[in-house]
Amino acid sequence: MMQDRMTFALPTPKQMEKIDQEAAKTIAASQLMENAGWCVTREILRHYSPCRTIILCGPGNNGGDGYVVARLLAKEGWPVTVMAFGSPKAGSQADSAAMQWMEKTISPSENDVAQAELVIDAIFGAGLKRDLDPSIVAILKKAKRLVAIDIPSGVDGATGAIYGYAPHAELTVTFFRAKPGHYLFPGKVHIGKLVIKDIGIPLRVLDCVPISTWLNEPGLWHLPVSAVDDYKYRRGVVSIIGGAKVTGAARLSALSALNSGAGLVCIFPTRQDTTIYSLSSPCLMIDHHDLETVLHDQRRQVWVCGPGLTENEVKENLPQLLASKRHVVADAGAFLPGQSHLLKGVSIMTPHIGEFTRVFGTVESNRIQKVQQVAKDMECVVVLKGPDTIIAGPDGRVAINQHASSRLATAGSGDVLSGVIATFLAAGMKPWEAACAGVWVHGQAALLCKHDWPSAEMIAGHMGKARDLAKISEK
Ligand SMILES: NC(=O)C1=CN([C@@H]2O[C@H](COP(=O)(O)OP(=O)(O)OC[C@H]3O[C@@H](n4cnc5c(N)ncnc54)[C@H](O)[C@@H]3O)[C@@H](O)[C@H]2O)[C@@H](O)CC1
Ligand SMILES: Nc1ncnc2c1ncn2[C@@H]1O[C@H](COP(=O)(O)OP(=O)(O)O)[C@@H](O)[C@H]1O
Ligand SMILES: [K+]
Repeated sequence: MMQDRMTFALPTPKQMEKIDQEAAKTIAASQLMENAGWCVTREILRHYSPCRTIILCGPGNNGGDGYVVARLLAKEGWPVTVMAFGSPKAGSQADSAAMQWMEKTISPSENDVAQAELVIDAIFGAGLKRDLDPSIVAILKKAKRLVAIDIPSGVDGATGAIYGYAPHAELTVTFFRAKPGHYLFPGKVHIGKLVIKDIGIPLRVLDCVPISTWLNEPGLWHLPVSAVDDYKYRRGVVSIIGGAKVTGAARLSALSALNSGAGLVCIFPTRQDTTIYSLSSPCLMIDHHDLETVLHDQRRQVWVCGPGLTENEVKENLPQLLASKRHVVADAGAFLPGQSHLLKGVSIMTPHIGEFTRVFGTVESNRIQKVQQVAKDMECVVVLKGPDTIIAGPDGRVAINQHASSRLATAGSGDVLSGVIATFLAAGMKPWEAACAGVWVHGQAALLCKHDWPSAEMIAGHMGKARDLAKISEK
């Protein structure tokens, strides 16, 4: 059975609020809170042995969940204390959860938190809107081991930004779907192990919000299938501009394209002496004509331009590719300081944060919004690379990739990425889907390497197997 793409939806906290309201039309809000508290309790029982536990309960529904957990853990015989940060609004869901906590509550105290063996953070969840009070920060800093309900207090669920301070949780239990902030830096490092629990919210309520952000997983996109009557031009042709001085980058990109299933890979060298490219792989075709002549070949639709190129090489070739309406994957050398106009017309660009900033200016705390805006303005797909790669389309769609590894932090792995993305584009995938699939397969190839310190060449070597696994995982 195909995965329902709604499995990968990442609603923002604002959308989650709407989802909660819609859900409350068919299932009582009190029941949802009870279920949320029960799920958190089960996870605590699974991960920890009974110990002195303090539950920090805020005034909103996050605090409400905390009161439910307190009641259920105490029922299991745990020594539980509730520390209340303000009172829930009279008549609210959290208020009735608090009223069911029959024991006394204590007021905020750093000392009491320092004495606790386990701290449950139910101060703020998705509703946090401003910096935490210094007194709350001082208390959170005293926690030795912490479990967060929904999200650690202080992490913005929409962006992963930190409101002044956030504790480092060992475990975070969230409900229904993860939110973008669970996966985006810097928030991500505060989350610890993330557990997503079904609390009975009906799936169909997802239709009430326009989801635009997704977790990048197979099923969000579908790789082309091989056919018995395949031929190389249907599999797709990838062409790469090969620099005169830095030649490794284009070769890595080419190797990646060959291994990830391109039907034909050609290098267009910018210099006369083509020996280095001719000797690099027997599978590689090398152009010996000028670019204008090469571009007469209509089968050469997809080009990688940037890896290993100097400013002049980019300026001599990129405009010609775009004028011939070729699909260009722009990377590395194509990101010239302040020269975004050069990139107008590319299909996909793959900058890391340094390259992105160089061309499009500084990025504030809301990276998703900035990348979305650039994708819209430039009318292309933007892949902002990093440990939480963001892939934004001009239509506003965003995928956040988690399927990767720090093994990718090696010179040349970006070149490898451009090759696999170009391959999928050449095989007929749409740009956003090709970019998402390329990023996932690239991450998978790194995960397949036999040791923790692979070179970019080794990562490129695992591209075929990684693609097979992506295909299997789509089902
Ligand atoms: N169906 C539902 O509604 C469910 C909601 N659940 C919980 O509800 C939470 C969201 O609830 P809320 O929207 O009440 O949000 P919170 O519990 O995060 O609380 C927000 C409240 O705190 C105030 N506040 C925000 N930032 C503050 C700051 N820095 N200093 C002081 N006060 C601040 C807000 O004005 C608001 O009153 C989720 O995180 C989740 O834990 C769960 O109970 C599951 C079901
Ligand atoms: N710590 C990390 N975790 C996951 N992926 C990473 C990490 N560091 C780098 N990467 C990935 O490795 C690639 C590096 O690309 P890039 O910075 O362009 O390198 P180069 O220019 O040397 O080829 C990107 O795809 C990036 O997302
Ligand atoms: K919390």
